[in-house]
Amino acid sequence: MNRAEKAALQLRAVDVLQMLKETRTYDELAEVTGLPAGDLNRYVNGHVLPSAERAREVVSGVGHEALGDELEARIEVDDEGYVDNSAAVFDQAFLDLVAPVAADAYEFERPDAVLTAATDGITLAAAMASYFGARCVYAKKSKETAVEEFVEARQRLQSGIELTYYLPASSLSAGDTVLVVDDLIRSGETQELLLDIADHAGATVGGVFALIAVGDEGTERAAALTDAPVGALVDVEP
Ligand SMILES: Nc1ncnc2[nH]cnc12
Repeated sequence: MNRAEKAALQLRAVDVLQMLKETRTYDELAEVTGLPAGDLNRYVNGHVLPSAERAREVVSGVGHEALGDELEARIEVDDEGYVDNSAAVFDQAFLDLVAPVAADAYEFERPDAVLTAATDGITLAAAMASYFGARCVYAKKSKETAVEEFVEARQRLQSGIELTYYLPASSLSAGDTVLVVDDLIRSGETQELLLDIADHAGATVGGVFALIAVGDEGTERAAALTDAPVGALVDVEP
């Protein structure tokens, strides 16, 4: 880890601690993290940075579980199992915290591009792309005007409707590593489309990530299509 990476890790840990502190006292934060309340006060207020070792523990240990809890508190599931995740996907600051924690938890390879489908996955993709210093690219259900060449993938959905997604061909190059993300994974149909697009572009898949997995059909389907890690921050019963 070079100095810049160390500083980035320390600042990420401070972000996670500040998020946790919003709903906790310092004593409660000490209990969650196992760190002394006085030290936590100095980290949260930005007077002192945690050591790299402490920062790593916060980001990978506490961060993962706490962000999962925070996400669960932000989503509403209706009687038919449909999820309203607006409070998560509309909050870029929250997603900025998710990115390093997800990257760490699933050991995703650093991608050249983060690929999603318009529209709900875009804010998460932007956060992941920013964290990795990668491009954020998204496929759409319509062809963007003035773009000449597209990579496309078509699929017949369970409903019988055929859906085609288009990605400007210039946005992915052969040999790129791509992280496929979306806000939610349920049937895995969208992920299959995105994996197809990556394949048509000659890109290598470095991982598949969603904020929320509704049941395990989608993650199992994605895992059958790639050797790369597949993960979701929280699981919701279908
Ligand atoms: N919001 C949502 N909740 C549950 N399943 C879905 N499949 C697609 N969108 C969904």
